[in-house]
Amino acid sequence: MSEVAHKETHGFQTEVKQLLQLMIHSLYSNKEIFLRELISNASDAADKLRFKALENSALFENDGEVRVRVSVDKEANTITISDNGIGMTRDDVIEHLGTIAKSGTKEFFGNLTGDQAKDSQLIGQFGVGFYSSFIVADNVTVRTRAAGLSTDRGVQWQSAGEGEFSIADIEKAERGTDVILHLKEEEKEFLDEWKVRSIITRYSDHIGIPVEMYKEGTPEQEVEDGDNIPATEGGWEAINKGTALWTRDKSDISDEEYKEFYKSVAHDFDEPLKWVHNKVEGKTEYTSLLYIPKRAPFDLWNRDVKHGIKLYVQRVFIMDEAEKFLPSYLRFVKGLVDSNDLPLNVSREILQDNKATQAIRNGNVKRVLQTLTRMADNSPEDYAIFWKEFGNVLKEGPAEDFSNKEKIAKLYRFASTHADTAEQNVSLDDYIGRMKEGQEKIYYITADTFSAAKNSPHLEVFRKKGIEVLLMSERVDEWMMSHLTEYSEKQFQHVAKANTDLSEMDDEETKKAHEEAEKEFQSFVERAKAALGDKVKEVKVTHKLTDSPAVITTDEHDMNTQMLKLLEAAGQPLPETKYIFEVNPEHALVKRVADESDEAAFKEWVEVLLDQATLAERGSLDNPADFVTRLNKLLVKVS
Ligand SMILES: Nc1ncnc2c1ncn2[C@@H]1O[C@H](COP(=O)(O)OP(=O)(O)OP(=O)(O)O)[C@@H](O)[C@H]1O
Repeated sequence: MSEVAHKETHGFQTEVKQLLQLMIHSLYSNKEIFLRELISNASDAADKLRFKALENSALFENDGEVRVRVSVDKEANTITISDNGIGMTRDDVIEHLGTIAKSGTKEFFGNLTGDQAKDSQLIGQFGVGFYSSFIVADNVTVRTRAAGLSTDRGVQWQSAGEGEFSIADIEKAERGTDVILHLKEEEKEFLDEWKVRSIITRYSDHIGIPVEMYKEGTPEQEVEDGDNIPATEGGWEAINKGTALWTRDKSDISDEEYKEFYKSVAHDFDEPLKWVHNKVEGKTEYTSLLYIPKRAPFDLWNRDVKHGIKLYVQRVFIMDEAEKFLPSYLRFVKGLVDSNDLPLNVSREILQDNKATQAIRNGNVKRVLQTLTRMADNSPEDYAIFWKEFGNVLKEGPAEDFSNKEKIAKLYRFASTHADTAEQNVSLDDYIGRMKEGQEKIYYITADTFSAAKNSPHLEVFRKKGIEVLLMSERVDEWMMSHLTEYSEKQFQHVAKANTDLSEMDDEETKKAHEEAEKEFQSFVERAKAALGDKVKEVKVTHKLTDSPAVITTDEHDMNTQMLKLLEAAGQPLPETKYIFEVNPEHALVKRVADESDEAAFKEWVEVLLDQATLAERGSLDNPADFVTRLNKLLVKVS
């Protein structure tokens, strides 16, 4: 061991300890991924060095050939992954190899149940990176020196992965990072060069820099006819192609290679659902390689986290999470863009109002939407997986990307009264295909839960007439629908709006019967208005109900209940909204109340009917105790 100085011991951040625990248990059957993770970190470090060297070529320290080397030492029982990339300073090491910098990590670990089988599902949502070393190692040493610093500014980090790590200053001649894994007794298979070589070939063929292993020299060999095979010298030999995958021709890239590349770009364990690789020529020249993952990362909904793709300019890595190349409603997409038209010194600010950025972004959106549409048409099973994971993100689309509204809505899937199950598999095109003769609108309902939507009294007339209604119960639905007024030239109509009127579909006889009932109930309506005063906006007779005595609805231009609830939950000031009270003249209870001649008793009954309808609509009352007292009083009377 070399001289160390200024040695300190630090404790890992709690989340690192939790991650280590979780990882060692859940990734055991997938343990060789540590090689992929460490090689992709090394390749990222080389990318970062090249980028920084654009401004300061001295960082190359007269050696611009970046590479990763992997070696095993059978005696010492170690495998070493060594790069000559950007390296780390002492502060970098403490920050990156002692904590997890991702925001939302605490909440993520807060979700662990302690049940190993369940928790191990969660690890897939969380790229494990460097810490995956501890799946196979009982001791890890990192020796690193940041490019451009003097050789005595090296740093050594060491840990057994059990709660703490030590850090010390060392002398390191070469810039870059060596990660030395001391293998656990049962992991000695990783000392076998052939095994390591075959894993690396699989994991890193697409990596843009050489990944090398040492090849021993051979002595001269005698052959019978005297034509001897000359001796070879030992040396480092690249075992991958070393060309960045996206620069290669599509026809030369196998599905396996695309998948492996995805895993190292996205730090995901799973394969992607689909990908789309394009070289665009013409006005704006760029290559994009975009992937649709199978699983949402844990921080998909975290607003503080930048979600984006990698940006390369002329094959030089420029930045991670470049968010300007895709709109936020497609933030689940992973991958990269390599542009020939952006300057190498491009910054996030320059990207903001850049024509090339805009053209690339539009192209990316087009391609992702096309890919999803094809997936929906050709691989419905994959699409169902996609929809379950990312459907709610896509629902932000109409608000963010007005011009693609129709294409985005085509991708939506809902539950509906057609199957009456919670499964979201009805497309708007399916719905339109089943519309009844004379039906002009697409009907939907929004509610807190699927069962509240499915059992809403507003659906009674639709069920009676056999008209399908989309059942929406995701939080984002109400907001999405406020930006989606029509699809395929058909208007959307919320069934809880007072203007939902299916009377045009009634035959003459029914229309006449309804008119008569309305006349007959005219005095009920007047009395109820007087009894309820300004508690309601209006009282009217409805023919929309079969089983319920009454419902409350809102005016076409007023906010409906779900929107009001959303605002309330967000702590926003609520506009004053009064409901329209609609009563069912066919219902026995309503008929009974209509016959009540005592005005005071009539008022009690009407108030109970209104509270019941409010309860069915909102799930709560402003004054529930009042309702209960009133109801009990009436029950005593009738019993
Ligand atoms: N070989 C290396 N050279 C330089 N820096 C490195 C190296 N390996 C890791 N790092 C630094 O440590 C950080 C943490 O690495 P780690 O692998 O845990 O996470 P990550 O690569 O950022 O993300 P992910 O968790 O998605 O893998 C990196 O972001 C990088 O800054």
